[in-house]
Amino acid sequence: MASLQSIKIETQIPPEVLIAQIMQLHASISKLETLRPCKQVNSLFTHLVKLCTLPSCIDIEALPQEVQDIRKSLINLSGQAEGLLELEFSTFISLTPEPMKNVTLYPYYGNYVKLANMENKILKENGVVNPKKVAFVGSGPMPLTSIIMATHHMESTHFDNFDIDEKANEVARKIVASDAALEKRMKFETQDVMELRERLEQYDCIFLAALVGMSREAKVKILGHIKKYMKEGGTLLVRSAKGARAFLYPIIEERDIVNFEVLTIFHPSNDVINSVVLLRKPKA
Ligand SMILES: C[S@@+](CC[C@H](N)C(=O)[O-])C[C@H]1O[C@@H](n2cnc3c(N)ncnc32)[C@H](O)[C@@H]1O
Repeated sequence: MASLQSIKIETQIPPEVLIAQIMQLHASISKLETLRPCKQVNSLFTHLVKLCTLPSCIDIEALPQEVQDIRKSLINLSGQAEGLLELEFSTFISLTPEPMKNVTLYPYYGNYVKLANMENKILKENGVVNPKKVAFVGSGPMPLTSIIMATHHMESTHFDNFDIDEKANEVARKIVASDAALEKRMKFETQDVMELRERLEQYDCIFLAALVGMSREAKVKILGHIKKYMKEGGTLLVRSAKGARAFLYPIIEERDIVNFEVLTIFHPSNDVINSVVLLRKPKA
């Protein structure tokens, strides 16, 4: 007979209880003087992520305006905290003799490995195997997705990473430069995705980070822009979110996706937070 410990009962937390707890956390996070990583910030966000990844049946669109406003604020606060954590950690390891050897120490490294495994599996299932050129939009100070993809899944692919923040690119370049072979096929450029045009045509696959486009409207505008310039038959992997995870990241709904072929929409149920939406630009 299975021991009690081995029986994993998927109990759903009632939406109203979950939302009340998320609102309480939002009140505490909003009072923080800084979002830079420290014991108090880490503990509040760890608690928030745990709550948002609990099994729940929250319908984001049905939430009252007051909760929608809190969700918008939490996405911004979490995005800022994520960026500061990446910048602080990447700056620290960039000062070590071999930064690339230390990327595995990043607090959420394991989550990025699971996310990259999930994304690579979805890409392979849809015929994207060892693409020649990939663009990652919104790579950040800790470009873990590109690094993990390049070292574990796409060993001959060239990655062009675009980020609007020159500081992020500067420190990302320093980290990757400590691995000469990787640096040959991994570049970083400071660009707002909306300023990228004809160049987007050279990529077999484009990744759009979850924090590029901080609202549904912004995301839809960016998708339309990328679609206009990406190559026909090229794929676009968009990170989204579902259920309570949408308190951490913007959502892309299927009805927001215009003139793309929707290849897959995958919502993880483990501790990976982002959903993956894989799109293809149809050939004319
Ligand atoms: C914090 S990172 C997260 C990505 C994560 N490092 C990964 O490997 O998946 C998100 C980045 O998106 C960048 N970003 C936000 N809006 C952008 C835009 N319009 N164009 C380019 N980059 C943008 C931010 O500067 C930030 O560095």
